[in-house]
Amino acid sequence: MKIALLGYGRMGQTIEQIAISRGHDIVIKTSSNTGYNIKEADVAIDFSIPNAAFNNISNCLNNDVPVISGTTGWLDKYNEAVSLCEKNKGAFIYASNFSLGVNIFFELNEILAKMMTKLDDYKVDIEEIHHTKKLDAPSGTAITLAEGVIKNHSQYSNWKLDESTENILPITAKRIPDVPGTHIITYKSDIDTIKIEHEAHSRQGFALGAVIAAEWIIGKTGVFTMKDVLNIG
Ligand SMILES: NC(=O)C1=CN([C@@H]2O[C@H](COP(=O)(O)OP(=O)(O)OC[C@H]3O[C@@H](n4cnc5c(N)ncnc54)[C@H](O)[C@@H]3O)[C@@H](O)[C@H]2O)C=CC1
Ligand SMILES: O=C(O)C1=N[C@H](C(=O)O)C[C@H](O)C1
Repeated sequence: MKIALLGYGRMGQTIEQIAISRGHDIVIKTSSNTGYNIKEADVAIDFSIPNAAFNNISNCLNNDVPVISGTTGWLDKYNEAVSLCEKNKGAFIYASNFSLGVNIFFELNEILAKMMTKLDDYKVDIEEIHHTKKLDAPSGTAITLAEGVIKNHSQYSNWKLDESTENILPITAKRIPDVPGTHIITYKSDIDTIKIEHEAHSRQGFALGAVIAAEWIIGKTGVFTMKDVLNIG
């Protein structure tokens, strides 16, 4: 498979190693939105920056190249990307987190929220910890987790960063050098605390998931999620 890497930073470089080890060719690797012909690739993988992701995705969809995006912090334009994909009969996957472990954790989070929904004594909060180079806060993964709680728990209707009121689920974001990504969901009452936690040990899991998604999407048409790729939940 001929892969275009749109964004050649920490993730782009990790994806390159894994893609090559699985027998793929990297035909484009770029940290810019110009100077390449996307049509040379069978599939594109975008791990860039919040301001660039939508343009990168649109360029792929306008040129019939299936696209996987893991960039976070651009989701105000997600629905526009979905419409463009549908209009062009293209193929597109966005995931806030491509690792198998986090996708299992997403499912656990929803099951736990369902179990806790009637238990008013417990208050929920989400904490995410990432390296100091991260541009966005809260993390895309923390937002997906918050949406998973809100969907399944009657007390919460929205989430906010560093703010907690009656129906608002608080997220806190910490930045510590070299942390690849940790997410903790806590249910706390006066009597006890229940916590579930996912800690990434490196970027390998994110990168492997993105390459698996790129392999999976070839020949398909539509807007998909990692749930479709991994067939879990
Ligand atoms: N969904 C997931 O599983 C994961 C998502 N991420 C997200 O992926 C993104 C990238 O993360 P990192 O690689 O750690 O960041 P990074 O900062 O190391 O790499 C981003 C690269 O994009 C480049 N870039 C800037 N403008 C561009 C453009 N117009 N087109 C293409 N590239 C451009 C930058 O120069 C930089 O080299 C972030 O949004 C991060 O939150 C990170 C890890 C896992
Ligand atoms: O920027 C990162 O590094 C990560 N970003 C993603 C996010 O915002 O959730 C996924 C992962 O936690 C690493």
